[in-house]
Amino acid sequence: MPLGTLRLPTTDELRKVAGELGMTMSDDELAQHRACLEGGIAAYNIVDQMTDELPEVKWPRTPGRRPAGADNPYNAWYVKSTIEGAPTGKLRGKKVAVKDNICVAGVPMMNGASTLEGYVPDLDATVVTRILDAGGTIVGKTVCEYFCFSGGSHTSAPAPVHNPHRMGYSAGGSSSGSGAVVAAGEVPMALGGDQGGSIRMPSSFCGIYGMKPTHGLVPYSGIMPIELTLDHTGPMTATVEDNALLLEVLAGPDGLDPRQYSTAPVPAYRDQMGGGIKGMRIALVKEGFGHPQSQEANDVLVREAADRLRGLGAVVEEVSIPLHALGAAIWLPVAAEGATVQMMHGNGFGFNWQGLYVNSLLDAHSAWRGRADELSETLKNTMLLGHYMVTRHRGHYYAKAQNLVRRLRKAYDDVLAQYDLLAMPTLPMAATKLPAPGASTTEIIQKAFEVLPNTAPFDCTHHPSMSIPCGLADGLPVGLMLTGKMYDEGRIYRAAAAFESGVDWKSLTAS
Ligand SMILES: NC(=O)c1ccccc1
Repeated sequence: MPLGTLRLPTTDELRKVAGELGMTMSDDELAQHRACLEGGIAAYNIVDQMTDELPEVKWPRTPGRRPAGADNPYNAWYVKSTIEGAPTGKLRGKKVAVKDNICVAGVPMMNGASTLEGYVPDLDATVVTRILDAGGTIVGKTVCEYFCFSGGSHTSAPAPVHNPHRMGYSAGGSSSGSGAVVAAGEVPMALGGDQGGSIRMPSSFCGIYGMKPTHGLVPYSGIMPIELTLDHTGPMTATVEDNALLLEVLAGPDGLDPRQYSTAPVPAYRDQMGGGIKGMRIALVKEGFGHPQSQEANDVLVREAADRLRGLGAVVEEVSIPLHALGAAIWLPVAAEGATVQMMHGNGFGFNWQGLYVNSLLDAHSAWRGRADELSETLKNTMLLGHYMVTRHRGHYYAKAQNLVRRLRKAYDDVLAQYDLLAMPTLPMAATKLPAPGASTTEIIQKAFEVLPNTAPFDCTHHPSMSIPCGLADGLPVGLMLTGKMYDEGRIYRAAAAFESGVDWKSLTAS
């Protein structure tokens, strides 16, 4: 038998485990079961003694430093650290910021959460390796919301992130720091993550380009998950061209991620960008406008953006998709129960799939169990709902919502059979004030969730969806969201590039 640190549980320990499983056992039964576990524990010790099977860290780096004061005016950086990639490649000369839910080996990561503080990853996410292999320079980790669970920028443990367009206002979330550092002109490109809108929401509030790619197009390996069927990562950039360029580098299977079910070659998105949009058919989705929380100026600017697309030669028609109005409701059971079971009770990685499990992260993340009072109000509220529904209703509503996703997907696909793209506002509003210190639990939760009715449905249905800045409402950016057919990012870029080059979006104003 190999040496190992795992020992056979004591009879008392086993009796407790049996009790937790609702099994009553006599002493004799228990003793026999205990003896029969000797082989099993030996197998566990074999596994325990083997070195883990992890991707190699290819490029040298140092841990970096926490910037302060004038070096971090928006609280957007968690760590600044310079990691040089290959001497040549598509990203040579490009500085890239990485959201702090993405593992960069040797550089501290806390994913916005006090309970994870002190963690240092031992591997690079696939997207990090791809950026470095392509010659990019990673310049740091950006602050994100507490375990990425908010659409605002007020729940991160380090500090709330400010909007570079106006101090004291939300940068959007959960990829808030990525939005802010790109908008401030500190980097041309950044990585974000999106389970309910967390790439597109900060892109909209900050006035930058943010693409949530088709689910699985970009490998999520080495990134802290929330829920397998909602997890996305993708590019947030100052220009459409850089967005397409970064996606070219990021996309494609890595053999480590069960979210990736297409092995199709990755197109050269930049080659699909040109050519304009004459004759392109765009459906303006009626239900994306006029939410109870919608601001008039926000919706006006997006309708004017649709007129501009028409002016550029597209056929833009208003279309009703009644199910879109229910999309966020269908998203909620998947997000609440899925996040509670996978991200929290499942130690981030859950079970029942093959691929890369980041054990160091799994171990460090377990600290939340003894410290649940430190979790953000938004995550607490989500877990109260998720745990209640899983334990009192058998996960029935998670299951039903996953079935209803197919109906929702078909509703969009039916329109996408007649049109090239869907268009609507990314968010119901421009950036709002950050909650004041000591704000009520109610306000904190409301600000985190009021933003997502248009973005979250496409995290469920997996369509590619991008926020494009289309004007300033009272001086704050507003985003137009374009959504395409599965793996049709190229067409979104073509429309975005036409819109971008047609006019300086900052000259389009409303109040
Ligand atoms: N990570 C997300 O996209 C998210 C956004 C808003 C609320 C919860 C999660």
